[in-house]
Order: sequence, then C-alpha cells, then structure tokens
Amino acid sequence: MTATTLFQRTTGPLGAPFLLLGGSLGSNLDMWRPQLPRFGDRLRVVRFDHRGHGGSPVPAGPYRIEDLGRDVIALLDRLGIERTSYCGLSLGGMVGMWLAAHAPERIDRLVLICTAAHLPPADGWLARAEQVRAVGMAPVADAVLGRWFTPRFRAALPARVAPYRAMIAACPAEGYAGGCEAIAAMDLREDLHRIGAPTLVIAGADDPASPPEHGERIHEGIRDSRLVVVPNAAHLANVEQPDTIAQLISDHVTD
Ligand SMILES: O=C(O)CC1=CCC(=O)O1
Repeated sequence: MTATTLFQRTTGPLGAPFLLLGGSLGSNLDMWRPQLPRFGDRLRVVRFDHRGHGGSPVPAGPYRIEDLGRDVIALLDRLGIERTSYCGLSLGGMVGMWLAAHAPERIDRLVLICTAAHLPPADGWLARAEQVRAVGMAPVADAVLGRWFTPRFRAALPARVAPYRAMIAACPAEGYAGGCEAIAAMDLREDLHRIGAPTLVIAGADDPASPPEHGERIHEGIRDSRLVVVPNAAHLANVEQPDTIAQLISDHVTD
C-alpha cells in the first residue's frame, strides 16, 4: 500500500536530537502542546498527524498499524531523518512499537505512553468504527473525553479540557474509524521481544482506556525497558501531568 504524506510540524533548535511525537486516536498534533515549552531547546521535535487525523490526508479505512508505521518511515525519509527517538501515546505508542520492531535502524530511544500491544475486544472497536461512520464524531466526543481525563481534572479545569473536546469532534469520522479498525486488528505481543531500543513505558494510574496492566505487559516483553506509573492521570497523561511527562520523556531521550 502507498504511504500517506503526513502533516507535521517541526520545532526546536537545528542540531538538537530529534524526537518524533505520535498521538492518540482522535487527536491531532496539538495534543502535545503542553510538552513543547517544557522541552525548552533540548530537542528538535517533529509532531505529526496519523493518516485520517488532523491535517493529514484521509484515505478510506480500514487501516493497519503497519500502514501507520510505514507512513512514519516515509515521513522520516521526506525530512531526511536517518534515526530518531520516538514517543507515542496510545495509537501513537502502537505505531512506535511497530517501528522499533520492524525498522530498528531508524529508532534510537522509545517512549510508550498509555498504550497497549493488544487491546481486545475487537468487536468493540469495530462497533465504534461503525458508529462514527454512521453518526459522525460529535456524539462520541463526551465518551472519549471521559477516558482521556479524570473526573477531577474535567471538573476543576474545564477551560483546559474544552479544546480537546473540539479536537475529537473535528477528527474526520473515516480517519477515526480507520484507526479503530487498526486497533481491532492489532496484536504486537510477538513484536515486543524484537525491540532493542532503550524504552520507557509510562502508564496513567487512572487510565480506563489502557490501564497500567498493559504497560506492565509491554515492560515485561521489551528487554531494555523501564515502567513508570504516573498518579492522577487518565489516558492523555501528557495533558493532565504535563511537567512529569515532559521531564520523563526528555530525561529518557537525552540521557
Ligand atoms: O478509547 C479511547 O478513546 C482511547 C484510546 C484507545 C486507543 C487510543 O489511541 O485512544
């Protein structure tokens, strides 16, 4: 299958180590805004939108994790990046595991946040894909927000949450559905032992979408890995705990 030309934004000083950031299902590259000022000038950051998300083209689904991974390899080729560290959250983390297992020469250090190597039941993902194709994104936005943020965060900081609701509602339904189908078909468990990149696995203690047990399984499967469970964080742990997550990423990739 032909790779999709991904939308990206690159920031940070020329010559600093590269870090690619891949986001969650239903997000766009603005989900990483809380991290950018916190990285300071230590990293040259490339944020990208998965196919079907944000500013990237929206090919018809279903997608596979491999398709999303090959899109990222094409992006690296286009930007002239031979080797980079990679950090992905949720769907972005699934792509990161695929990349580190199948294109190890391109990946230096790996950070996997609130993600899973296998996330059944497939039927649930396929039903969600069917639902958004039928009714669009707006009706599912509140349910997604309920997994992205803890009730306490949503109640205390509605102005911080509102842009994320808009982000979900703006995601193309076909792109979201294709992403659901990629997760339904995904099983990266046998890939974990092939990953040699030093890996930091981060789980949100209160993540209902990919609870910490999934992070533990990834940590058990990747030989050179470390697991950190971040308290008071649901699925978008980087938004709810921006300082902690930025520090963990930055320390791991610049160590
Ligand atoms: O269920 C959700 O909306 C959260 C999620 C699971 C995988 C992903 O990328 O986001």
